[in-house]
Amino acid sequence: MASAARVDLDGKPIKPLTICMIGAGGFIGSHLCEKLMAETPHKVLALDVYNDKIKHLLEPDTAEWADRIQFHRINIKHDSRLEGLIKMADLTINLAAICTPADYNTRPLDTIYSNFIDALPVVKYCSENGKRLIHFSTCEVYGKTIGSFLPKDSPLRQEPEYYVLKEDSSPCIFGSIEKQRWSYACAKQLIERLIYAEGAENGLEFTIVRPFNWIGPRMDFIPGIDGPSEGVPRVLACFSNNLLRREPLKLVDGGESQRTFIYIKDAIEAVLLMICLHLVLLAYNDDNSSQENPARANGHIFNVGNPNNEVTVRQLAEMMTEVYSKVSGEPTLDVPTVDISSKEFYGVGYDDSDKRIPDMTIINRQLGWNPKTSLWDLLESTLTYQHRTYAEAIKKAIAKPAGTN
Ligand SMILES: NC(=O)c1ccc[n+]([C@@H]2O[C@H](COP(=O)([O-])OP(=O)(O)OC[C@H]3O[C@@H](n4cnc5c(N)ncnc54)[C@H](O)[C@@H]3O)[C@@H](O)[C@H]2O)c1
Ligand SMILES: O=C(O)[C@H]1O[C@H](OP(=O)(O)OP(=O)(O)OC[C@H]2O[C@@H](n3ccc(=O)[nH]c3=O)[C@H](O)[C@@H]2O)[C@H](O)[C@@H](O)[C@@H]1O
Repeated sequence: MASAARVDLDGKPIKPLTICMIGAGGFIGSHLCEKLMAETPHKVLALDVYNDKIKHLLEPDTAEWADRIQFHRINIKHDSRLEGLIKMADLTINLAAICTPADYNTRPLDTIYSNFIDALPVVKYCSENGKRLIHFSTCEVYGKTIGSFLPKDSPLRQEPEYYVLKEDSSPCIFGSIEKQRWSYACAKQLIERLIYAEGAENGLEFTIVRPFNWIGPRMDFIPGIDGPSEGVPRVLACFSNNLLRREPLKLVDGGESQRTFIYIKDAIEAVLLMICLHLVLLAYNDDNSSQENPARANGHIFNVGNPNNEVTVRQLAEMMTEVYSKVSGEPTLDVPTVDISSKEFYGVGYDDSDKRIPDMTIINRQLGWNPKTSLWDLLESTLTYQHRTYAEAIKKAIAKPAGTN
């Protein structure tokens, strides 16, 4: 990969931005910080309650970027330093949220507060201080597809207009209030509407990102190793945990739901384009036709996903089983998967998105971005990481008699 040229199209140095990144210690934040440090001149004020996933960037303080990243241990629910940090920055990126399905119906209040109430001051401070905001929403705001309401054998289900999700025209279809799964999507939708309204009425410069199942190293945690034993992370970490422990992978309600998975590193390229289109074009192309232009991202909502990587959850389980066997050298189990009801796995109130195919027209037109990595390739590099990082720790944990530390 070419290293980034830190000059603009006229050969002048690019003005380094100061970025206030809230939730920088999470999965996406850690990859975005890594990319910004390695390939741009920008500075990051990294805000989070945890920093384990970015420790490698903060230490040692002799690292080449040591003066460009600063960690602030802040809970944005109650910390008066937030406004000052947003004021110090040119751009705020808000990633902070509770975003794990196991939490949506077991901790619906925390979920709604985290995704709506706690984001309100961030939007307000950006708007009042004339600062640009990139806010992370979710593909879950689309909810269920229109096609899912058609009879199972309806030929219309095959028509893209009944399932492809478009930022500017698809409706947002959630289940009933008892299906608390949708509390997350609903809170995210309302904060999107508020940001959009701040743009329309008060001139807030914003970009909204709707990630479609970004996966890769450092996503969530492995229960009992670097997270709670009873915790339920997102599907990549659930299945990785099962594979590492040589247990069957659990298919919720038969694993019929469909998802499109994108490699985190592809998705981070898209975010970098939103931050500063110019820099990335210089790094990757010889094409000098495009101009530096955060304006190409301003006022837009972007789907960021890989429509070519669609599988059912059952197919994902089968592929992960095969890939893990290849990278670990261990044979697959005779019975690699087991079905489980959503009630047993997540509790009452669970519901699911049936299918998530992102329409790519807007991001293509505005940023010229496309995902690159196939599902097999991204699983191979991610499961190699999981095996290298966790296999020994799991062996030790399994070898210990129960109740010992
Ligand atoms: N990973 C995906 O594919 C995906 C998909 C859709 C949406 N998103 C959205 O992207 C964002 C980041 O997702 P992620 O996968 O990196 O999740 P993550 O849980 O790994 O990261 C979120 C980070 O925010 C921090 N945080 C939460 N509340 C905070 C608070 N009150 N104060 C300070 N820090 C706080 C957490 O400690 C965590 O480090 C979220 O808004 C999520 O809804 C992610
Ligand atoms: O990543 C995203 O784009 C969004 O989707 C996720 O929602 P979901 O895809 O349902 O979450 P996963 O936990 O990754 O589950 C995917 C599918 O696998 C199933 N699953 C999960 C875990 C498991 O062990 N077995 C299993 O069959 C779930 O029921 C679901 O159908 C989360 O809501 C968010 O992080 C995010 O907004």
